[in-house]
Amino acid sequence: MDDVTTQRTVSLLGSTGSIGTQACQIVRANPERFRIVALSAGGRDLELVAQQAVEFDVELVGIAAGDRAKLESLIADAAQATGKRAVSRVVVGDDASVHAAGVGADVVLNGITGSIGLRPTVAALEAGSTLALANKESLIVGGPIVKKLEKPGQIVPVDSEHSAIAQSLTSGAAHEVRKLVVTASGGPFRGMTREQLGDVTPEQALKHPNFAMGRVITTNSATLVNKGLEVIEAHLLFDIPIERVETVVHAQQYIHSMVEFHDGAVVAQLGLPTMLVPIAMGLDWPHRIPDVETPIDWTKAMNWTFEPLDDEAFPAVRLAREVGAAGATYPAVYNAANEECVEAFHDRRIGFLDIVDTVEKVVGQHTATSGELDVDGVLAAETWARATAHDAIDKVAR
Ligand SMILES: NC(=O)C1=CN([C@@H]2O[C@H](COP(=O)(O)OP(=O)(O)OC[C@H]3O[C@@H](n4cnc5c(N)ncnc54)[C@H](OP(=O)(O)O)[C@@H]3O)[C@@H](O)[C@H]2O)C=CC1
Ligand SMILES: CC(=O)[C@@H](O)[C@H](O)COP(=O)(O)O
Ligand SMILES: [Mn+2]
Repeated sequence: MDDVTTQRTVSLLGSTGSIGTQACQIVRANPERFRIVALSAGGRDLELVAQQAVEFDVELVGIAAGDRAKLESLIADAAQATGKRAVSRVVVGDDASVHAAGVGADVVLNGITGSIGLRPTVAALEAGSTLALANKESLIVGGPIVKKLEKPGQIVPVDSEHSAIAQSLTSGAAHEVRKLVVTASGGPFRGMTREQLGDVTPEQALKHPNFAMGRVITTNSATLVNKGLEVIEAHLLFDIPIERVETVVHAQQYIHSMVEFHDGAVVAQLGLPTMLVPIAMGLDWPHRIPDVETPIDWTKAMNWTFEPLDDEAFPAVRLAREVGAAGATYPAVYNAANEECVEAFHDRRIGFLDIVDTVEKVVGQHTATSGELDVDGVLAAETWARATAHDAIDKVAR
């Protein structure tokens, strides 16, 4: 086990997003524990990237797209304004996050959104870094590739449910685990019928009951695709058959997830519904950092509710179980088709129900090729899924 006082170097991917900025908050509050040596983002907010790069005095900063000269000038301005050094290496292009992931930091926190995070995940594992994984999509789409590369304990889950399961699993041995129970908020449309879901808007879908997150995961929470992805994620992360990953709707999200052991005991991790503890544990596993989050106030009356998923109104989890059990390129097709449908929904080209209906159509048309899966194979399946989803979207588009 590491010495708690050893400072860990961190490469932070997706630094400007919900996960990325909260990770910065934790690093800022714990400079003796962490030093960010590299960071990357998509490039939509160059001011923030420059400010982060100078504040944390990183050695490498990368953006997927954007104006290099503008970023360099913003970095120079931020350095001058704060009296700090300007970052030494700026990388612009598709491979920027792969470079950031591959610097050999102690921990790579992958907070990129979408399956575009696959190559950085692979680069982090190949570099021998601990991978603090928020970007669930990379594990789901690259399942066998990521599992083959992973050394024991190399991936630490950041997704709140999986962090809760990882924490709960320390209470027993692997052979004593009967099932994993992943909790779900039910999203903003919990309790609605399929008929009522026909007219819901993107604005309504972005009102998550408990968490402020990026647009894709928030939409996925509304369709329950997020829960579908999380069932596959749990199956892959914890090497447990998918049918032993159960779900329950717990709207308040104080219980982040649970493990049922073979003696009948259920061990859970509880806390306020925020990401600070899972991110901090991802960065410093297995240590707990003091005062990361306010604990639950047990002096106040609370009602916590539990209900089964409504598979008829929200078929995303049932479909995810099918693709997760099929493996190969099926999870990548599910995810890529969903990413396209989420965009089409926010562009108001398709309705809310069309998202999962279209994903199901695309999955139904897919035939996986045999043989060992590699990254190019995943990317080819994704390209096919995105094109097939576009055709299906065009057919139902308003
Ligand atoms: N937010 C949360 O509470 C939780 C998130 N997660 C998972 O964490 C991941 C991130 O989610 P979240 O933070 O909410 O998403 P956000 O949309 O808030 O942030 C995404 C980040 O990824 C960056 N990014 C996008 N494309 C690229 C690219 N090609 N290369 C490098 N960086 C890129 C974005 O930069 P830019 O804006 O410039 O494009 C941004 O910094 C997702 O996989 C999500 O499912 C899991 C559990 C909870
Ligand atoms: C915070 C987190 O991990 C998200 O995945 C969040 O839990 C979304 O929850 P639902 O998908 O259950 O709404
Ligand atoms: Mn989650």
